[in-house]
Amino acid sequence: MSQAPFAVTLVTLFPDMARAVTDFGVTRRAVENGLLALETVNPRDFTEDRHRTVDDRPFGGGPGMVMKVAPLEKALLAAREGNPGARVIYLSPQGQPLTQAKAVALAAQPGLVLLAGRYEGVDERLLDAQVDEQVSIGDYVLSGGELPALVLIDAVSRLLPGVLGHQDSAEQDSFSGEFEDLLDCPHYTRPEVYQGQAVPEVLLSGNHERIRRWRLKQALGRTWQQRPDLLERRRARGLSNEEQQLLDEYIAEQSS
Ligand SMILES: Nc1nonc1C(=O)N1CCN(Cc2ccccn2)CC1
Repeated sequence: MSQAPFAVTLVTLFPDMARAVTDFGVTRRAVENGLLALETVNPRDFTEDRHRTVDDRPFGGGPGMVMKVAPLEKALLAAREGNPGARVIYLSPQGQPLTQAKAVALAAQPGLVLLAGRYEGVDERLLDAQVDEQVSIGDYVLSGGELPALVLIDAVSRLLPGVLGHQDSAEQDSFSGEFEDLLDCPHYTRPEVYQGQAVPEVLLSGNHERIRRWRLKQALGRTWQQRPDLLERRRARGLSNEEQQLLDEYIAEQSS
């Protein structure tokens, strides 16, 4: 029996941006297969003035504009009505970091309402009244919350049952399963030699155990080199004897 789609409602002044999810790739297939449903609600449709005003000058002065409470509140109530029980998230640099663990937690929710802010942000009273949590995709300032929302939707969608076929299995991703918290290993495909560079022979050996060990060694080594913070997280959970041995080998090879 097919399950109900995972419902996401994006509250945004630019609903056409949702096409980045609904019209391309894995997430497009998820929508077509009824695993993901993405609706948009535009606060401008809930304005009552001739100019369809959604922003206003900040109390206390200062640059830029702030998104008004009233249109947002009506838009969020409409979004929640169409997505009962959904968790309401505001994308913002003030939010908690989006990590794979957070994506896993969000994929387990009944649904999501994502509020994409523009301008200098949203009236704080709206956030206090309507938002469950704030999420940031990184410590940099963008022009709006739509791209962060689309990033979050992509990360969550890949975790929904049935979205990824075995070909593009999520298990081999850097942040899940045996490779959890590790950077990815190198990938190769035809031709076997490109500009004099040959594919590592182990990958042509057909020896799946050797291949698994090589990939794990590369993932551990690259994480050691590029993201020691992630390796520490993995170490805190304990490296297996095999993982420690592979990492030691990799480090020894780097200094030889
Ligand atoms: N980095 C990020 N990760 O999530 N969102 C972002 C991000 O840069 N933005 C741009 C500014 N928007 C409006 C805004 C401005 C100030 C305070 C609160 N909201 C929110 C979304």
